[in-house]
Amino acid sequence: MENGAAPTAPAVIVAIDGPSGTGKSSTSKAVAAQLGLSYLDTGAQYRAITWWMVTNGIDTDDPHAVAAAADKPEIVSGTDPAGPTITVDGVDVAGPIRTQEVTSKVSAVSAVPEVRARITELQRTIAAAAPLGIVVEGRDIGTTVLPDADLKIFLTASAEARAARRSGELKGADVHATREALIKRDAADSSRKTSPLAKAGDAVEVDTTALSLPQVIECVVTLVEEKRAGK
Ligand SMILES: Nc1ncnc2c1ncn2[C@@H]1O[C@H](COP(=O)(O)OP(=O)(O)OP(=O)(O)O)[C@@H](O)[C@H]1O
Ligand SMILES: Nc1ccn([C@H]2C[C@H](O)[C@@H](COP(=O)(O)O)O2)c(=O)n1
Repeated sequence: MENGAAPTAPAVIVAIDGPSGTGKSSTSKAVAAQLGLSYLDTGAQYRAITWWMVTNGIDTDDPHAVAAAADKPEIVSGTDPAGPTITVDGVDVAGPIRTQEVTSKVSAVSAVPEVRARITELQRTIAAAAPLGIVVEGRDIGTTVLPDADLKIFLTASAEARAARRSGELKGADVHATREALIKRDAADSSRKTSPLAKAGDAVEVDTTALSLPQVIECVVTLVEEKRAGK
């Protein structure tokens, strides 16, 4: 380099999609931290808008009511993988968006086209502003939000493995009930008309059923490094 500065790698955009409990958040956060990239949890954004609808008395089973309110809340995502944040109208909602009530209503809210248009625009703005690049995780990142991502990963795992992981998180949760709830949410997310959960044609599928979390992280880091090296 003429000025003696070290060459900087161009920003890299990584899209990680897959059904619930496949390890998207854990993997994306760790990969972003390891590679010095930003991190965006798009599920948290859909949960945040759902939380706002519930808190403001909007009937989440009425798509017209949800559509009419879709542009009202201001959702802000912090993208540091060491401490991602999410606020709605300035209120920290990181805890409230994980309640059972929000989880049971988020698929209906996120199926409304006006909600998807609003949140997709927000996601693209955040990704474009990430100085060194970003790992964005969700359901439709590789297919719709960032179809030109440098690398697309689609994580999968058996319903049994996913339910066991989730039940481990929710102390005392019934594995069978957790499995049924995961399957129901995946079916709703996969069958909606607008931007369903789907694997992009050019995504690399990684089945995490028999892999530990560190093994999945290593696999994805390697894929990003290979992509950067032009392999
Ligand atoms: N390969 C793995 N082996 C064992 N446990 C894992 C693995 N990957 C993730 N986990 C654990 O499974 C749980 C769910 O992981 P995570 O939240 O990352 O999944 P997710 O795909 O983001 O789920 P959701 O879409 O529902 O938010 C966490 O407790 C996480 O530590
Ligand atoms: N890109 C995305 C991300 C998430 N959603 C919806 C569907 C999920 O059931 C819900 C919660 O996501 P999670 O926190 O479990 O990752 O949000 C979506 O439609 N598109």
